[in-house]
Amino acid sequence: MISVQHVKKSFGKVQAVKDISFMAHDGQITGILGPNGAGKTTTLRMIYTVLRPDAGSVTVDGFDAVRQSQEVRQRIGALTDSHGIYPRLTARENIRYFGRLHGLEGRALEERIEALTALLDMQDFIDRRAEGFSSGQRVKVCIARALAHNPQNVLLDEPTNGLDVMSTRSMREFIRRLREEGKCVLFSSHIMQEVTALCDQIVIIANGLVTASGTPDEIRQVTGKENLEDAFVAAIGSEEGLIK
Ligand SMILES: Nc1ncnc2c1ncn2[C@@H]1O[C@H](COP(=O)(O)OP(=O)(O)OP(=O)(O)O)[C@@H](O)[C@H]1O
Repeated sequence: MISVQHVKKSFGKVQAVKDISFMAHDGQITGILGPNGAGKTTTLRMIYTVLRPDAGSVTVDGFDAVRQSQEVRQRIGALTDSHGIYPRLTARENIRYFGRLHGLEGRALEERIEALTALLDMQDFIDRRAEGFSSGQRVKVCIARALAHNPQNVLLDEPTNGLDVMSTRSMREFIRRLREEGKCVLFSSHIMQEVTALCDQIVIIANGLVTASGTPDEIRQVTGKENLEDAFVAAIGSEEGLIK
């Protein structure tokens, strides 16, 4: 479970996050929707302990992201970008390397890699060198790497960015499977359809502030719009930066 309470973060004069609060629960998919520059990535980075909030607090399974960052990192798997895969290693070796960094080894690690290979449908390329992988294959390796330690909380920053239709579908399927496993899944997006299709809870942010949050029904009610995409546009106050 992730709790974000009144966090703020500035970079010089830019107030990236002005005041953001929300909860993301286990067994649910929570989506942060907002246009470019809304503060989504900055918020996720504070949860992942890469950035320290200027004010407010973040807790993950009850651990404080600033004072207990080690515990928090153990409980989170984060997909932030698809860079840094070692091209000379196979997909399996890349994942194994990260698993070892998290203290896994031997049979437990190999079984975990097998499970992730099945979960992410990577059988075809798990033993191929990563050099020349398609963007979808790279994203899968990065996710497997982030989840090697089987974290309870999963953060995905714009996970379908750059993926083709097939890969996008399998990514969505994968996110649903995480929910079935009882994980707390938090992902950011500026694609309205993606959020509509996947989320149990939606947090809409614009200009560093939460403008609406709740279940799809609650968001419809608060904004007075029947159609969820119209409700998003109403909550943000503009269509700019969103994708249908
Ligand atoms: N390290 C940084 N230094 C300076 N400004 C930053 C930094 N990180 C983010 N910002 C600024 O903070 C604001 C929020 O950025 P953030 O990346 O959180 O937005 P976002 O909602 O994730 O957008 P996108 O959808 O484009 O990724 C932007 O104006 C951005 O330029």
